[in-house]
Amino acid sequence: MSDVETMKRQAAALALDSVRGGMKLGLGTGSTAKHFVELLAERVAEGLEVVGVPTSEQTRALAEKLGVPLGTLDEYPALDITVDGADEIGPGLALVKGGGGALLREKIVASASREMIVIADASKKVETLGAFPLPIEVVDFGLAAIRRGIAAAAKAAGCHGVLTLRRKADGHVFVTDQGNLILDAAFGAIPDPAALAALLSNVPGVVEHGLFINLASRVILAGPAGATTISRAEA
Ligand SMILES: O=C[C@H](O)[C@H](O)[C@H](O)COP(=O)(O)O
Repeated sequence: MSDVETMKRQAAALALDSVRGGMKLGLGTGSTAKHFVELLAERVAEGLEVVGVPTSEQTRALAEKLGVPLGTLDEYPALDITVDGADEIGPGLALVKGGGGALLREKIVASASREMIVIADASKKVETLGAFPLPIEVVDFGLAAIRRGIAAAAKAAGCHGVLTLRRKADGHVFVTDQGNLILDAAFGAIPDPAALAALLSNVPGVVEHGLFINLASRVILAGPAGATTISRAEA
C-alpha cells in the first residue's frame, strides 16, 4: 500500500473507534471512505451490529460485497454518524466534496446524521478552498442558462473561473447516481465559502453544490507523523 493509502487507512481506523453496536451509519464515497467500509466490514464479520446507508451506488456495491448490512434513508432518516472523505478541508471545517460525483447523496446523508466525521490524508487541509474545482450538480436542461446563473452567483461571491462539464475517461458525459450532470468550477480561491454556497443554492437548475458548510463536526487528518483530530469548534 502506498504511503498516502496507509495514511487514509489510518484515518479510517480512527473513525471506526467512534462506532458502537446498534449505530446507523452513513457510508461515504471515494478512496478514503472505501478504507472505512473495508475496516467496518471486518468488525461486522467479528459480530458488530450496525446498519449502513451508502452515499453512492459505488459504496453500496462495495458494502454489499463485503457483507455490511445496509438500509435506506427512508428506513433510517436519523443517522448516528456519517464517515466520509473530502477533496478540500478549509477553515471552520468547510469542505469541498464531489470529486467522485457523489456530493448530492453525500450531503443529504451527512445532513441526516448527528455527526459527520471526515477522514483524509493531510494534503486535503488548505488555508483557502478552491484550488480543487468545485463540483456543482445541475439538471440536464437549459445548461447554457444554468452556466450563466452560476457565473453571476459566483461573481457576487467574488469568484471567477471556467465551468467544465464533467466527462468520463471515455469522453461520455458523466451522469450522477441521481441522473444529473456536474459542472466543475475552477475558481482557484473561494474567499467566502458560506456566501458562495448560499448564492449557488439559489440558482435555478443547480441541484446541489460541493460546498459543505457547518456539516463536518470532526476531521481526522493522517500525515507522515501520525493522525490528528480537529473538531469544528477549534478549526
Ligand atoms: O464525490 C466524492 C466524494 O465527495 C469524496 O468523498 C471526495 O471526492 C474525496 O474522495 P477521496 O477520498 O477519493 O479523495
